[in-house]
Amino acid sequence: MIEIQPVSELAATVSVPGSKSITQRALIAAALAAGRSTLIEPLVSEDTDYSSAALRAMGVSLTTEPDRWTIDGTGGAICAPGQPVFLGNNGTATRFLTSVAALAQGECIIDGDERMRQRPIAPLLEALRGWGVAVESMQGNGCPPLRLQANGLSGGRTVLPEGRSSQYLSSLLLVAPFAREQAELEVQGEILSKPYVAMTLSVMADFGIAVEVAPDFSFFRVPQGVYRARDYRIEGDASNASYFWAAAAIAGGRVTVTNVPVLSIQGDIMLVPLLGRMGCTVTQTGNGITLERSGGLEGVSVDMGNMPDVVPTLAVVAAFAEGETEISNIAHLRIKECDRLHAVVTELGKIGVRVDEYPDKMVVHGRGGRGLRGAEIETYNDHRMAMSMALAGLRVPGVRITGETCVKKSFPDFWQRFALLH
Ligand SMILES: O=C(O)C1=C[C@@H](OP(=O)(O)O)[C@@H](O)[C@H](O)C1
Ligand SMILES: C=C(OP(=O)(O)O)C(=O)O
Repeated sequence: MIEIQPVSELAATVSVPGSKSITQRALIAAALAAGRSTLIEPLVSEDTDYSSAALRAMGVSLTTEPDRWTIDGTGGAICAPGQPVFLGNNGTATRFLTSVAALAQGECIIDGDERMRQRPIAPLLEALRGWGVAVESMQGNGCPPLRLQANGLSGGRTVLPEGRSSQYLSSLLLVAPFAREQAELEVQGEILSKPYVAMTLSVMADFGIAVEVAPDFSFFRVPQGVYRARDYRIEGDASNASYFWAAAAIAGGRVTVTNVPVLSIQGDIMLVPLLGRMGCTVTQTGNGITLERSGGLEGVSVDMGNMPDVVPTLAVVAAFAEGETEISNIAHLRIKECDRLHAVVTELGKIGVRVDEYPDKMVVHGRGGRGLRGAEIETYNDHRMAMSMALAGLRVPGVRITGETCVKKSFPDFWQRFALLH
């Protein structure tokens, strides 16, 4: 357990580790490319360790130095792993590597931890079947573990049924160039977390595959081909930078994050203007993006369907604003590392914040941070619960974070960097 010490008038400059989402996409593109790629400043964490180990088990050669990974691409010739591939609670890798495994020949089992075994994947399996892949949920509940009798992708047209994760769509796109016939993908229903799909297309283009796409993302045509190996620099993680910008919003003063570009391909960068709307000042200099707060904060009403991972960050900031903050279109938070919508409502409640919970939204009743109290916070083995709830402790004495090692999923040295704020 960690007790957070209050602080005020911050004046800090920090950097954050590489983007989890970009690292995992670039790793797959490099693994499927022809030739040698180097990833510069990738994220080194539990999730990317799972991804790397799984790709090695599928025949990819990967050597790691702290700030640089070298990958000898397979050109799409993926081997069936001899043993079940275990991916912990890494949703991104579980969804993406299921499709990568489909490129092999033979049986593959994909599995995860207890929580991952509750996180759905059925829409992806159905779309893969449309490309001729024999794959089943072994418990018949539409979740891992999965068994594939892999034999490559036939290609042609398939349909992705409506689901609550954009990762299904990104997964299909990443492997589509390797189909035996040009692949087309029709997408049903509303696409949540859309910027992650745009990020997938961006990384694919960077590795030489340009996808034809309908403006509303309802249809994709993917050219056949092999990714082009290259050196690739990974941006700092915008979701993990959110805790440092939010720290300035909550404690006052200013915080600069040096390594997330303004023109980031990560949708979570949009949290910065949102904090601006609540009353912070945003400046961009050669040294990074600075967020500063000197006056009060005001509640906002916002659809966060496109930036689910920074909902807990914003909800904690909202507790220190005056008035209501309504965060809508977030039903997909219920299938993350924990039921994150319910978890945020429950844990903010423990420190005295009233939050109303609805099936797909929450309303935080901010009182400028007045009347809040310290409490022992449960984190449900969810890194984002730990990092966001710690922010409350910057203003409220006695906030204690239990299970704090869960940050290793995406940000192993979070607590050391967080301590730099003091
Ligand atoms: O594609 C990605 O890298 C991710 C997509 C998002 O998930 P959903 O599409 O399931 O919302 C996000 O929550 C996750 O942390 C990373
Ligand atoms: C939802 C997340 O990750 P994943 O889906 O990859 O487990 C996250 O990092 O917040």
